[in-house]
Amino acid sequence: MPETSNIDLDKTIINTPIHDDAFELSDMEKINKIEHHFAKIMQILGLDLNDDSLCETPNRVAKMFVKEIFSGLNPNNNPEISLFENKYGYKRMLIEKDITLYSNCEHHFVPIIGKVHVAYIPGKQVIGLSKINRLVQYYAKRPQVQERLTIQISEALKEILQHDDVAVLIEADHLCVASRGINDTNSKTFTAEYSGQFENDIVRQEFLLHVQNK
Ligand SMILES: Nc1nc2c(ncn2[C@@H]2O[C@H](COP(=O)(O)OP(=O)(O)OP(=O)(O)O)[C@@H](O)[C@H]2O)c(=O)[nH]1
Ligand SMILES: [Zn+2]
Repeated sequence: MPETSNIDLDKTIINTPIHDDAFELSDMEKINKIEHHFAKIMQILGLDLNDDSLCETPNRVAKMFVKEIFSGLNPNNNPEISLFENKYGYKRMLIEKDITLYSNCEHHFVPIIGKVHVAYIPGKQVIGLSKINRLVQYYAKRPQVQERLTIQISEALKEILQHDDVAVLIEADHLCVASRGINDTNSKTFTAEYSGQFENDIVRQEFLLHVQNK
């Protein structure tokens, strides 16, 4: 049987700024309130909420915020992490490359789209592969800045694995840079966090070589 990590993914790490009353409302109450306010925003913009294509939009947006794109704000949605004994004695780095990233920028509430590359060097335990992707998803499904997202993934993995030999590299397009404002559709943002053995140049280069190797 795999062991399940019981680390509190929101207590131990650089946290998203969440106010004290955040957990007083149920998901349903949040959806109802957001629906009400989003309808007001649409009305102010001049949209006709009696139109058959628009009338359900406030509810759609509210459900999408609470249940989908910002579901990582609710600690009840944190992923269960399975850990297995490293019976194989695997000692080299393991790289989970090209993890799909869909997040949203907390300054403009428009998408951040990219890839996350994660590596760790196993000790006594290995982590279920898909759990790395789930961890990325959990922190991505919040309003984010890329720097915090990078640190949250790294810190959570270190807590779960109980050691520091972890690397996280994120490459992403920010639609707030591409689709508005400066309107630059070419630039990409890279962020990285290297801990433990990954602070060593040779180890880090091995990780980067695998990531760059298409
Ligand atoms: N450091 C960081 N900045 C981000 C991230 N996502 C978006 N931003 C930036 O947040 C900044 C917000 O700057 P403001 O000047 O307050 O907002 P703004 O007037 O809309 O800025 P422009 O985007 O330049 O039009 C912008 O420069 C964005 O590019 C991120 O993940 N990390
Ligand atoms: Zn933005």
